[in-house]
Amino acid sequence: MTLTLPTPASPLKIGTRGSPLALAQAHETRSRLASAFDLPEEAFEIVVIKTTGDNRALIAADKPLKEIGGKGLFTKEIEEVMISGAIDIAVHSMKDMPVAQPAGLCLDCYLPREDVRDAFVSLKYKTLQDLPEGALLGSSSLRRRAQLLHRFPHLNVAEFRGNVQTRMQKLEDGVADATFLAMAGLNRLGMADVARSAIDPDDMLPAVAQGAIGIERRSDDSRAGDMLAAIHDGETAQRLAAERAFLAALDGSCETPIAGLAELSGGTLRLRGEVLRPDGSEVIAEDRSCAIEDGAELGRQMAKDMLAKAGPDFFSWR
Ligand SMILES: NCc1[nH]cc(CCC(=O)O)c1CC(=O)O
Repeated sequence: MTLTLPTPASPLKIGTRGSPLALAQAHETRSRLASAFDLPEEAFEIVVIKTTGDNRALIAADKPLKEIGGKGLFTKEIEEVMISGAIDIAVHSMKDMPVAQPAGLCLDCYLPREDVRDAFVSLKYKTLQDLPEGALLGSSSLRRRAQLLHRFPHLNVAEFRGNVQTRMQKLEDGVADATFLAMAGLNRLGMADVARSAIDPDDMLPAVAQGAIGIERRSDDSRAGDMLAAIHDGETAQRLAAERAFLAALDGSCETPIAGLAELSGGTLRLRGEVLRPDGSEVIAEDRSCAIEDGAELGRQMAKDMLAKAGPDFFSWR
């Protein structure tokens, strides 16, 4: 079998959103592909796709994301462009990806995972533990809000979105005393210094798939499949198999505060998961381990047991 490699005259088209983080992720994908096949960067074209999700998020900057479309908002249109053939692969933050892909597309390539932790960002305080009673936290993430309210019922939380610069400006303007971002995004943007500290997963369990980049393609595109296989990271895939099976079995959407993290050590996979009420009044948490290859089954079973433990009333906010 021979692989027809892309050339500068007929480049492989990499689709991405236009945000600084999305662009950084697309560039990382391009340089990994170029070095894996010893090709010039020009053999890969980065195609920026402006989604209505981006427009709506910009217009309704102070609204929770779920009100303007929720998970899948940013990925659906990119997927349509890929099905049409105008791009060959699409680079995604796995945290924002729905658990199932549309017919005709597949997701079987993950880049090595970045730091999974959340970043504590503040001009006034160094760590989460330093926050005084009554501090005002800015976050639009249902998960982070619920986790914070659960741990610190005396804190106040306000909606808070925008890019890193916007958020830093809001902190300077005193809109909030602290905010939270993913360490992975800051690291990939070369802005790690924005984080005053990284929050241990014991104190704030990250979102499912946080820090992971996935690359989607058309299922019947074997050239893209062969190319992506060369940059695929198996350990990230094993961790995400467990986390995403857990999320899928919880029927997780961005309207349900859910956290989940799988870690590998030796031949063992440890999966921690959390489901919260949005107001932080209740949390159900589990911490289990299994053989690595059984991670997806563990995720499904753990979700089932947590749903049973929660009972129907727990989810009545939906
Ligand atoms: N929901 C937005 C989003 N999707 C992925 C990241 C960061 C990078 C990652 O987790 O891979 C972010 C921003 C954030 O939470 O700070």
